[in-house]
Amino acid sequence: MQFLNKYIRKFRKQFGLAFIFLSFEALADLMQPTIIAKIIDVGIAQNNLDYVLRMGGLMLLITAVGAVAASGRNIVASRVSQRFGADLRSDMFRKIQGFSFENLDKYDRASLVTRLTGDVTQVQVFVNGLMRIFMKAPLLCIGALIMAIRLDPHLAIVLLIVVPLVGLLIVINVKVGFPFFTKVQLALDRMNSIIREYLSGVRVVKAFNRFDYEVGKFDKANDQYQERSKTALRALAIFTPGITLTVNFGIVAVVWFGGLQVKQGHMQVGHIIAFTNYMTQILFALMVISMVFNMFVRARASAVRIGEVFAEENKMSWKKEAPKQAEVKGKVEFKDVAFSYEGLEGEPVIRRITFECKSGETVGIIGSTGSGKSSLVSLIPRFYDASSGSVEVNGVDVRTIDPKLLREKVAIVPQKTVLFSGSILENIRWGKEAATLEEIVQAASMAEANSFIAEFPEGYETRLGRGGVNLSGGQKQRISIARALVRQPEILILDDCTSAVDPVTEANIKQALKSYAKDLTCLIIAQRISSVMDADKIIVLNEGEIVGMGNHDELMKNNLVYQEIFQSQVGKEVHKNV
Ligand SMILES: Nc1ncnc2c1ncn2[C@@H]1O[C@H](COP(=O)(O)OP(=O)(O)OP(=O)(O)O)[C@@H](O)[C@H]1O
Repeated sequence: MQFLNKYIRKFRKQFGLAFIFLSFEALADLMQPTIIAKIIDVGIAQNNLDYVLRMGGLMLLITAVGAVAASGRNIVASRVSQRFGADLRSDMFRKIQGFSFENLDKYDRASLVTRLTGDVTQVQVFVNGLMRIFMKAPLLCIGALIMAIRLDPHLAIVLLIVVPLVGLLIVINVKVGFPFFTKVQLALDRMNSIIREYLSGVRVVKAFNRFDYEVGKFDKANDQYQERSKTALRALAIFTPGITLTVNFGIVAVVWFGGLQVKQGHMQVGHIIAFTNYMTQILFALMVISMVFNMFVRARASAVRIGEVFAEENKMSWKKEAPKQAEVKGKVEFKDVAFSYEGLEGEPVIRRITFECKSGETVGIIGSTGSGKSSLVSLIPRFYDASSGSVEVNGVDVRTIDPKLLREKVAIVPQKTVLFSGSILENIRWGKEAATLEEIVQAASMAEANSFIAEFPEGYETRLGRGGVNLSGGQKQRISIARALVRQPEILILDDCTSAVDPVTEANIKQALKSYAKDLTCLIIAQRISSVMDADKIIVLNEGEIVGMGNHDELMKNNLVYQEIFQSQVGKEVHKNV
């Protein structure tokens, strides 16, 4: 939980101020019982109205000071806790943004959302409570103890038994509670993950009428969350009444012993009242402390989860010195590359990959599902690092280039189209913030998107719903291609992103790409052989290995896998047309 130190340091002055306010408040509270005792034992016992009035006035003054201090600490506490929460969320969001894909793969996305929202709120609530009341409790407890001992050291023996007992109950409470609340947060993660999955797949759920299944899944997660929360609260349920009971026994003992002493003339009634008042204050303080620990248990479970995110190391480093200036543009080279998602120990999903894409070349990559095509291209913008061998862009190992600079050269259109809520214009400009309208229209034209955008009544200003729900699959893919093109990259990777586009439009896009920049290197992953047939070079992947490389004619002559793919796709078409 070291990450918290930064915020504690940052807000230490405000914490200090809140502490000063709380100290005044506690002092005001502590003086009241003693003044009451004096009013009873001196003013009332001696029928001295003047004394009663003076002491009453003093009480009012002290109460007013306490009230002002309470307002002050409320203001400070609210400000600090809100800023604390906002800063923590913002830092965490930045940290997540800096995650490599390897880091991201470790976490369920819903869990990251819960950590960023629920967990941060939990810690924020604790900080707020800490400044409002929790810091006052120990002051009040220790102060009331001192005042009670000063008032009557003999009666204070009762406190020597009560306070350690309550302390023990609080410690057990924390020890028992922590594992329970960690489990509660995990159940909440699971529930959030189900909701998220349902919402992103709602069309499929409706199409397959799988409502009952989804409701069942949600109910199960919801029940588990409820059960775990209940178990946690049940496990802690005995502690608060246990503490109240212990302190109440103490008060009874005080009244009983005190009563005996009054009877024997060793003590005055006002003293007993003041003593029981102090005991009530101690009870209140101990109850708050136990509540603090209860909340601390939850906040700690949340802080640990937040800390895990902050502790996550992005192992992707690069040499800080400027890389040697590349003479070529748009060159990609794989040298005996193997890669596994599980690091060095894992089974490689691609191996012995060696090939070169010259500047301006179009290279097609084809192979069955799961043969490793997407994994292979994800190494070029360095989403992941190769387990062995090296990937070079423009003759420089990608591990020595600042990923930001590298990704300016390499644009990727992912297999799964991702669009953001906002206008079409904003979505394309997302690829290059400074892009002019002319550049955007040019990119959209090349991606064969301009014509359909122009048909919308609001054109480029048409608002897209989340994920671009109001567009067809092919339209979304074309906007996604335009977004990559507007970057004017040296290397363009199209990861099966024209699957929903008709062959004529696809051919137009490829034609436009050719005329766009003669040194633009294109890597095209495709399921349809027709998408890569005219590429300068085609790489045939099978079970993570290159089993063929060459142009269409060469591969048709000497590569069995390619021939089979051709037969299974084009052969059938030919057949059908006959
Ligand atoms: N993030 C990931 N973590 C772990 N394994 C993964 C991950 N992504 C892909 N894989 C695995 O790597 C292998 C290759 O997947 P990849 O997506 O590269 O294949 P592909 O040829 O692009 O498939 P498709 O044509 O279906 O998109 C598969 O066995 C897949 O299960």
